[in-house]
Amino acid sequence: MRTLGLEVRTGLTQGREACRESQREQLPRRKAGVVSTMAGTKALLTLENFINGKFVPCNSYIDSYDPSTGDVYCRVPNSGEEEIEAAVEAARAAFPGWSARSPQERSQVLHRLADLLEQSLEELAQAESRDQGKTITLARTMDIPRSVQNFRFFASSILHHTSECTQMDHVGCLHYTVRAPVGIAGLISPWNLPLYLLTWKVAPAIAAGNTVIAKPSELTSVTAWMMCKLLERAGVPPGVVNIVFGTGPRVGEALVSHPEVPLISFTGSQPTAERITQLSAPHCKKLSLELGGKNPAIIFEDANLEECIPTTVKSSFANQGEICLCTSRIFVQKSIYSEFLEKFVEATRMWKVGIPSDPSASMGALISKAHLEKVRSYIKKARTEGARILCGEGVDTLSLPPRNQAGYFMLPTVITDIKDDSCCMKEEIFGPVTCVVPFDSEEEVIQRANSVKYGLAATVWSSNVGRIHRVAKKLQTGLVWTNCWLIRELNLPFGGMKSSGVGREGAKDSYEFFTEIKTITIKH
Ligand SMILES: NC(=O)C1=CN([C@@H]2O[C@H](COP(=O)(O)OP(=O)(O)OC[C@H]3O[C@@H](n4cnc5c(N)ncnc54)[C@H](O)[C@@H]3O)[C@@H](O)[C@H]2O)C=CC1
Ligand SMILES: N/C(=C\C=C\C(=O)O)C(=O)O
Repeated sequence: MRTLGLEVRTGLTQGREACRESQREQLPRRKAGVVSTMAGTKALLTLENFINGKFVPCNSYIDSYDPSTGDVYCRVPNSGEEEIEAAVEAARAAFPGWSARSPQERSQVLHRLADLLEQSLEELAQAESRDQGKTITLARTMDIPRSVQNFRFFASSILHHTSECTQMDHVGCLHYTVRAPVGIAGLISPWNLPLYLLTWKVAPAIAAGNTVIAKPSELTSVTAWMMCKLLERAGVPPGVVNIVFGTGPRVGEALVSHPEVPLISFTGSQPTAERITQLSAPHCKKLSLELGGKNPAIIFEDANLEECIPTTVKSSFANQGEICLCTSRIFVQKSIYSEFLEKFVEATRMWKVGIPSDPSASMGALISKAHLEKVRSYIKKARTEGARILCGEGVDTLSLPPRNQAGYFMLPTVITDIKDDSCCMKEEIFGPVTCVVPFDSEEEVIQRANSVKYGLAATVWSSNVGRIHRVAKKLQTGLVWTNCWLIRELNLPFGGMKSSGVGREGAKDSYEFFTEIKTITIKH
């Protein structure tokens, strides 16, 4: 069976490999990923950019860490303007051929890529877990299946778009619209759901006939690089998908500022989105910005707590709380507040933190040391403000194997007795931390839920259908899940209001974003 060649060795094998590597470390690297460099006695996986259908080495590299151990295990190209120039040239040359293909032909290529990713599901899941810190179980059941689904979904939806036509018989005119791909799409994705969010952008962009330059997060580049190994076999022509690795300020900005890249789709933080907006403004680029959240869960006294509690534990702590849709403010109606709190804390304590390969773990390691420190700093701040930490960080003890003691783990943490204007209730923490507070009335909770700058997602728990509709309509969020969380219908618009973003993604929305529309009038 073919593998994607993710050759990071451990134990004895690694020692032998390191020894071999030491004998040839002066030789130039030739084969992406397989040839490694020295760091102490460890052999490192070394990635290369993928430009014009070929793996291309870079002049300098960034260390990438295994979040579960804190060890450097991979080197990521530290690309810049030069690599973006080469990628633009390749994407420009590939555009006429790719955009001229029929939607059916492009659809077949996307289906083949989906099949190939699916055949490598286990290998990709292991790699995603190692690179990101999430459990292998989550990568196996969510990240990689959804990446496959992204290609299948857009392979199908691209076949079903129609355009508009209107008549003006009194002046003898017929009007209609046509759509065309925009050109070279710049795609910038984050580290929390690496392949999942990268493919959510690549699939609709190429389905619509664009060529792309993607820049994954420098913290989690491995599965994007593995996907590149499948592109040729899937029938993606050289230059249609180019992946350039490196940091935001260096290669990300070079991509955003390039005058021949008319469109940027970005998922990540609000400050970065601000910078991207500034850099794009002189070129009037099309922008889709999918940003953070401070998502409320509103739990009314008639909620079914048996369903609400496990789902709210999951919505708070899934993927270490590192999903923009995670719940971080839980408003509970006063009459059930104590009961909820007690049961919620009990259920949170069952949300096991473990090494990513542990099948019984619900949560793995956070993405980086810096991020772990940032998340912890919020808890410290809450404590100094007089809030109570009911479980997790600083309250319970985390037990880890010796090899993982330097990993970026922390326990899921529940905070209460906290004011709405505390930074823990206002800012995106993006970690396994959630705040629980009581409320009295429907109007009050809507006002408090809406009182933050973000507007991405909310959950509402009640058995009163009328109330659910009323509250859902008044919440200032792009998504509202009632009596559930993160059930995705990929056809429908996905995205946020206020500081949570600009634009929507989904079947029709992504198609509209990745194409330009033109109105044509025929006088007959
Ligand atoms: N979808 C979401 O809501 C996400 C939110 N975040 C939030 O952002 C915080 C910081 O995480 P970061 O990784 O620093 O997010 P970020 O927004 O800086 O990174 C996201 C992507 O943007 C790129 N990038 C960074 N600076 C750039 C620039 N100047 N120009 C072009 N591209 C640039 C990064 O390399 C990465 O590929 C997290 O703590 C979390 O609060 C992070 C990831 C996803
Ligand atoms: N954009 C994010 C999640 C998207 C989930 C989905 O499309 O289902 C994020 O966490 O950044």
